[in-house]
Amino acid sequence: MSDAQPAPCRRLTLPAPAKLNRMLHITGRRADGYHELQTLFQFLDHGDTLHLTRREDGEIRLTPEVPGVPHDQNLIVRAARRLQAESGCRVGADIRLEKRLPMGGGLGGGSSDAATVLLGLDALWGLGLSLDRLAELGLALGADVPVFVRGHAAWAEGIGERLTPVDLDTPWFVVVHPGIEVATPAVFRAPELTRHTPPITMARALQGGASSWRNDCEATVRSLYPPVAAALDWLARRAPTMLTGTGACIFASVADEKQADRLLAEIDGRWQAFKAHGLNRSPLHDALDR
Ligand SMILES: C[C@](O)(CO)[C@H](O)COP(=O)(O)OP(=O)(O)OC[C@H]1O[C@@H](n2ccc(N)nc2=O)[C@H](O)[C@@H]1O
Ligand SMILES: Nc1ncnc2c1ncn2[C@@H]1O[C@H](COP(=O)(O)OP(=O)(O)OP(=O)(O)O)[C@@H](O)[C@H]1O
Repeated sequence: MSDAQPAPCRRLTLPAPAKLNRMLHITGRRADGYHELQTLFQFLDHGDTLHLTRREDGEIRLTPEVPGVPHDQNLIVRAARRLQAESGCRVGADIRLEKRLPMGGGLGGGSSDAATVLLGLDALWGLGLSLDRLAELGLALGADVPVFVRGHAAWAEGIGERLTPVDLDTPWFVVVHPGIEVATPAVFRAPELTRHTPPITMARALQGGASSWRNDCEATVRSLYPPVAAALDWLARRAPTMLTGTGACIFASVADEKQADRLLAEIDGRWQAFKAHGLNRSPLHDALDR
């Protein structure tokens, strides 16, 4: 540890923000079946919260359990154990999760939780690993983890791991959950999925701006999941609307917070929905001053 390293602390409460895919193109398929993407990631000021407390006995304990995800398979526990293995650290942690993000929602909840654990435990255990090293560890847990580790809105290529930081417009959004869980593998398996959009440059994607952005998964998700199609149609009549990731969540960009409130009032419980502000810097990095 260098002299500049802050003293390890005992307890940390940290955000795990959601992400949106402001656009998403599928440009090919690798030999291992994974799809090559071009996407713009941006964070939201809405997400899960993690409470981390040091344990001197080396155990990793997550509460409460996430329904349908066995304790040891949770990305939170896997991230913590990977960090222990990588650093040789013998300290453990109690991790309490306040889950707000829907699972299978396209908001990257599990990936963001994992990134918060990597950065949070690095601080709690006083390890001082670089963001490069933590992003590399994160990539082994999921393709969306590195952008949450790096903490800046980004143009992403490959399966989402080749990242270039960008500053995007930061509107208010209304995010709607159409009430069903989308299985990401089912979307990527669909024969009719658009898989060969010609690659574009980052400069061209940014020049085109939000009005030119689309998500190549949308047509397939619409046909496999009619409730998503219904929510997209309803919301698009009121504001420019897109799918994030492979769904199920969709998001409308609105002019300001007042318009977000008006739209939420109109949704009036028809679906679960929330308003959030787009962020180019992750609130996790603000909290940790990284
Ligand atoms: C589409 C995005 O939401 C964009 O941000 C993410 O890349 C999806 O990431 P994710 O939900 O973490 O998905 P993973 O759990 O990594 O992948 C689930 C499955 O989807 C397929 N998959 C996923 C990502 C990708 N680039 N190509 C794929 O073909 C693979 O069959 C994989 O087994
Ligand atoms: N801490 C976690 N929170 C949520 N899901 C988790 C977690 N750990 C493991 N998982 C598993 O990961 C799957 C995907 O969850 P996640 O919330 O990241 O989906 P998503 O929002 O669709 O992500 P993406 O945008 O990356 O597709 C879940 O269905 C669950 O089985």
